[in-house]
Amino acid sequence: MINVQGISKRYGSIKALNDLDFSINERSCFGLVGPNGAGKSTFMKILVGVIDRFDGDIQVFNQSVKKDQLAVKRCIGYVPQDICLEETLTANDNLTYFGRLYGLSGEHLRNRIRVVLEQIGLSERAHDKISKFSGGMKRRLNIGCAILHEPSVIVLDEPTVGIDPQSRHSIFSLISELKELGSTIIYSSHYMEEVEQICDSVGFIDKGKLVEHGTMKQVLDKHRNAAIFVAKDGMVTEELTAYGDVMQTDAGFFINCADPLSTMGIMIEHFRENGITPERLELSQTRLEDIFFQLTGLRLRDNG
Ligand SMILES: Nc1ncnc2c1ncn2[C@@H]1O[C@H](COP(=O)(O)OP(=O)(O)OP(=O)(O)O)[C@@H](O)[C@H]1O
Repeated sequence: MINVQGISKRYGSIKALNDLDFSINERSCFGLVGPNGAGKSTFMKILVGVIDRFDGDIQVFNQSVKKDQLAVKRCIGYVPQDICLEETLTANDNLTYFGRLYGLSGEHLRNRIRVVLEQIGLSERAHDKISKFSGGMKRRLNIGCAILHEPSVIVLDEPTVGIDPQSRHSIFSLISELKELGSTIIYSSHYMEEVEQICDSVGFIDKGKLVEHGTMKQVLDKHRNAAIFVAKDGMVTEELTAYGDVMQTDAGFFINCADPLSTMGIMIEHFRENGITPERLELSQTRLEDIFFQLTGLRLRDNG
């Protein structure tokens, strides 16, 4: 269990984190989501020991990030947001370098490199200089460097920003595999659908505050309600307010109401009588992204 206890952090006058309190279960995948500047990286840097001046504490399997820094660092693998690799070296040499930093050597290090290259799908490219690698391949290698020492906690800060779909898929498979093998994963992202897909629990962070957290099911069940979605060229909000609370988006209108199914029947009747043919009319379930919007008034994509 990872217990976050009253974490606050200031950078001068900026309050980057404001009294965070939550816990993360062992062997789960926790998604930390929030817009740019919400405080995700600051939280992760405190957890992995990169930032050591802050208020509060985090217990990682009963060890304090403040008092047992070295022990905590040993059980964590950190994949920073910015790729941290030596461009002039091969994939194999980069892994050797990071493995040695983690205290691995000899046959054990060589074995670990072999396994990790397999896990990140780069065995065939082990002896190529990484200056020839795509952004996605570098991201995968960046993750590889962080898991060489078989950490029980893996912290990934926005690992899928700006990469190709193949590398994204490969990173998802790797995360599933690491979780199956017993790791606890902490994953920050702007991409809600990713978090919904791979995480068991989630925390929403906005302006340094945790605005919601829980298992994925708890958060979805607590906030989920069916809405009606309708799209038609030229339609305006006023035409729909009789049916419920209307929210306009680029794609169309969401209507929240007590009984969406019956309301949709009434709308269909009205459209038929008046010769209106919408391009889309459907029942829509609230997604994680909508819940974040309800709680903060922010769309993550607009900020990303
Ligand atoms: N070294 C620093 N010095 C001063 N302010 C900082 C520093 N690092 C972060 N901040 C500020 O702290 C706040 C939280 O930043 P942080 O990088 O943790 O957010 P984030 O959610 O990770 O955002 P992003 O997705 O852009 O990385 C922001 O207002 C940021 O400008």
